[in-house]
Amino acid sequence: MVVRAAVAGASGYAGGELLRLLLTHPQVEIGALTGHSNAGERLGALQPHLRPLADRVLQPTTAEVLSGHDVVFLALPHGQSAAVAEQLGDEVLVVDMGADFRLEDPADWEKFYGSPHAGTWPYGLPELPGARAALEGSKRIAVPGCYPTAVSLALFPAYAAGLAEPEAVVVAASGTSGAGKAAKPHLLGSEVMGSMSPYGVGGTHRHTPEMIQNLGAAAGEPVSVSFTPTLAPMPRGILATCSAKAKPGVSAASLRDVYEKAFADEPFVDLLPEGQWPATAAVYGSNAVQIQVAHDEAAGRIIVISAIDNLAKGTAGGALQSMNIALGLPEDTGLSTIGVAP
Ligand SMILES: NC(=O)C1=CN([C@@H]2O[C@H](COP(=O)(O)OP(=O)(O)OC[C@H]3O[C@@H](n4cnc5c(N)ncnc54)[C@H](OP(=O)(O)O)[C@@H]3O)[C@@H](O)[C@H]2O)C=CC1
Ligand SMILES: CC(=O)N[C@@H](CCC(=O)OP(=O)(O)O)C(=O)O
Repeated sequence: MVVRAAVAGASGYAGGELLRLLLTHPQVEIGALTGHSNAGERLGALQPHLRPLADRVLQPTTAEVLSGHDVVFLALPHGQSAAVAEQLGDEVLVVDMGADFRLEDPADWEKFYGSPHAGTWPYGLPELPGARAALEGSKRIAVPGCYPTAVSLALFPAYAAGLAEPEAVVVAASGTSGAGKAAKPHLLGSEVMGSMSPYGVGGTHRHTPEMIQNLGAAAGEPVSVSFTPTLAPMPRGILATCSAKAKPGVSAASLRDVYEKAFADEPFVDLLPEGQWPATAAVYGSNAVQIQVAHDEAAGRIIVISAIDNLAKGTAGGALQSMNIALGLPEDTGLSTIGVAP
């Protein structure tokens, strides 16, 4: 089986990481690569680490250029995917790495993104209950946001098992690539190096409704999430520290048992041995997710910490994993759990 794949947004961070993975996928043949301001540019000038594609030239992001492929990945800014997707027809698999089709409630979309809601597609976080079945054979996939990936994987088992009160508190640190390639003043090297800083505080971050959606579905009741993102002086990685009040009767042993069962058959999620803690360096460039749980008995809280690479499992790896499922390929094809260290 040969899968001809086009990548829109090939000049960006998410598109670049996706191409790095696609180059090792045995079934994938890389077709059209598109950009926006960089259309006409050699990919080698923009993504110098993608040596086999160095002489490919970026085309403009149009439906005409993207048609004729089996899969089209859209790694475009929020709000740009819908217009392209609707021109691609129903037969092609469209994998949107942006936010446009993640949320179910149009009011959430309008509040956090400030534009009309485009719709809702099957959600590309296969580890969530019922997600694989929705992805199998699907022609549309909404890849989750990077923070919701880390946080949903950390907390859904506790909520699905009824161990946690429905008020989660999350503080997560992200590497700077999460913000994309476009220059932003708060991402200047002199601002980021040697410092950590919060942003999107007080329930304002657009990933909050996505986390609420996922955890509420797992719990079967509304779950509130107080989410505080922080920027860390590293290019990649997310470390999410998640907690919720434990329901009566929860113990360290019952908590661990639930997490062991939840992830026993997951190819990419590692519940670490007791005493070992997740670290972003361990998942650098890898599709693996590290998770550890603790019961803070004195505070009566469940603590779950997760680490992912925001560009790998948090975007491009998650997109490829979901593509494999949709096409009926082995889920781990083209995806490595081997990191780069130190
Ligand atoms: N970075 C991350 O960790 C994550 C990113 N994502 C999502 O992936 C998508 C891409 O993000 P990322 O790669 O980080 O962003 P970048 O800013 O690095 O890349 C954006 C890409 O989109 C293209 N582009 C910009 N404006 C337009 C436009 N108006 N129409 C069509 N194409 C356009 C750019 O082309 P050009 O350079 O030629 O102008 C570039 O290829 C976003 O929706 C983001 O939210 C999701 C999860 C995590
Ligand atoms: C560090 C940083 O700025 N991170 C980004 C998260 C990007 C991401 O996951 O994605 P989507 O834009 O696809 O939702 C942010 O907080 O906005």
